[in-house]
Amino acid sequence: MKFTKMQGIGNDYVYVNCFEENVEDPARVAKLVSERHFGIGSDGLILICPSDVADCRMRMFNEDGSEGSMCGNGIRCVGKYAYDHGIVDKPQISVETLGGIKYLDMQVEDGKVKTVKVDMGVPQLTSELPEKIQVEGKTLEFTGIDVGNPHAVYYVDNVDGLDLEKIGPAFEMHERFPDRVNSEFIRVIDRKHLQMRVWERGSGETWACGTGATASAVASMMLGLVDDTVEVQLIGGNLEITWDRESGHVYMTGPAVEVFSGEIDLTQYNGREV
Ligand SMILES: N[C@H](CCC[C@H](N)C(=O)O)C(=O)O
Repeated sequence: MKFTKMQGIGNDYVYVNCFEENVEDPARVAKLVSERHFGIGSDGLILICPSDVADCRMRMFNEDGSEGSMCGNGIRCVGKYAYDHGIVDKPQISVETLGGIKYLDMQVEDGKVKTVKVDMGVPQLTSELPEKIQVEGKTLEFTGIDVGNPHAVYYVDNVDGLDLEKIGPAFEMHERFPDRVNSEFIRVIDRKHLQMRVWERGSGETWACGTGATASAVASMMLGLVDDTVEVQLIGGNLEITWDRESGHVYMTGPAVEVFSGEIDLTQYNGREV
């Protein structure tokens, strides 16, 4: 299987051009290729497929093989791949996802896409503002935001000090979220800057989460903590989020990078049994 490794501020996926390749069992392939010591190493698998309703279609699979309905860092890389590899011939494109059709505006330099602005649509509040929740005996508050996939946003004083490997699963699997949830832990630096770490549904801690940064920015705007344009600072880099209150649409702008391409013979895969 031919693949291209790409990353959006350190949220890295294995991308397959399904205009040319066919992936039989993407859930299993996602688990195989994500292995950082037995496979390629990634936060999951993203398929770039033909679409009847958009310029292309993105299917996204987390490290555990579960299919996500939207991926912010992933969709920027999908747009970059589609333009740089000639699947599309214009910098404004549409991408079909399980979370709806998204519209991308790409900035091209020397014939390659560098930065992508994504219309993430109209965010939905899915909880009280905020809502109390018991997690492992502690009473916390979260704000639930859906941007094509589900997020729970928590505010903490010391983001760096969180032991996410230890506490992450309790947040992800909480009974309040029947489909599991992506959990963001936010420190408000000032009205224009947020610091964020994330425990993703199906992938654990990632170095960045585009939908998570979008959800966190919108929650912070709804709570009156920040202005309507903020920079979200993640481990892998920064994203700019702008909420246009008039149209209701929220926009995410950030980089997309192609790292390398390769080929893997999955029939000979002899890594750890997954
Ligand atoms: N784990 C997420 C999908 C990936 C989201 C994240 N990588 C992003 O950049 O938005 C979910 O299951 O909803």
